[in-house]
Amino acid sequence: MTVRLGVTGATGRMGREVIAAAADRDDCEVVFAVNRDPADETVDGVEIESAAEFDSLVDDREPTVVVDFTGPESAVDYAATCADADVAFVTGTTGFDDDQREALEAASEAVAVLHAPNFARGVQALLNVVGEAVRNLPGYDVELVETHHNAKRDAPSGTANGLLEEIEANGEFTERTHGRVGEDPREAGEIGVHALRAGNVTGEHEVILADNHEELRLTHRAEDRGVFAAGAVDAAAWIAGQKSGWYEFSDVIAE
Ligand SMILES: NC(=O)C1=CN([C@@H]2O[C@H](COP(=O)(O)OP(=O)(O)OC[C@H]3O[C@@H](n4cnc5c(N)ncnc54)[C@H](OP(=O)(O)O)[C@@H]3O)[C@@H](O)[C@H]2O)C=CC1
Ligand SMILES: O=C(O)C1=N[C@H](C(=O)O)C[C@H](O)C1
Repeated sequence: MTVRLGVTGATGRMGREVIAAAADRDDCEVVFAVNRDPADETVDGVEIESAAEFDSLVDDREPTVVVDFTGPESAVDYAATCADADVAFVTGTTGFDDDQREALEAASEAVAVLHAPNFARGVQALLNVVGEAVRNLPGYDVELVETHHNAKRDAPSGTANGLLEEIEANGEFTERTHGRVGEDPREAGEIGVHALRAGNVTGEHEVILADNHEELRLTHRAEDRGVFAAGAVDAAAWIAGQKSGWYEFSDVIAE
């Protein structure tokens, strides 16, 4: 069965990669791709249409799944349209606030919705091992450093927030310290969180665990955005066969 994909944010850094990743597979076809202000553009031969036409494109082209890399507000709107139209929704967008996250989850009552702040398989492995490292090293200082390109809007990254949840679920921590400034020394129980923005860095996440005698560094570095796009299209192909509900990238990898 060919999975019919709708792509949002199609001329963005990730949208372009999603169209390219879909073209690399013979089981996926992009049936429409939209962006906010398209200017007679094509990406890999796919015509970019106006996001204002999204609802009618969903009705007319009958996608199986919409793949979204835009911003939190638009992702929530697109998810609601998909829920009404019985179309599965995969989003890699990050930076949702609590209400937006709730709205996304509400869509999953009607259709299959998958959200992953990071579609790299290496980051899934990092999420799996970081909790074990924290459990094995109680009392060690934990610091998290993430680095991204200078156009990224949200900080810390969605991936960093996921790593922080894993760290906190596996150890005794009192607070997250974002950046570090002033005279006060580090206190036990803090998790230091540092978001760096520079140039065109694709995405790096490092968790440092240290006591006074040793340190462990767990680092993931994405070399190019194709790795995220390939994971997102894998997720789209996978979710096409799922019933309504909330899914994560770990569900895709588990099969
Ligand atoms: N899960 C993962 O593996 C990854 C997630 N991301 C996340 O994906 C998202 C997009 O990243 P990236 O591609 O780098 O960003 P870009 O800014 O390059 O692309 C986003 C695209 O979405 C459009 N867009 C943004 N906001 C809206 C809106 N409110 N309504 C309609 N269209 C909108 C933009 O249009 P316009 O050009 O008009 O602004 C742009 O074309 C971010 O949240 C990022 O953190 C990124 C990489 C990997
Ligand atoms: O905006 C990006 O570029 C990325 N965002 C994701 C995040 O917020 O974690 C994933 C990746 O690191 C790239």
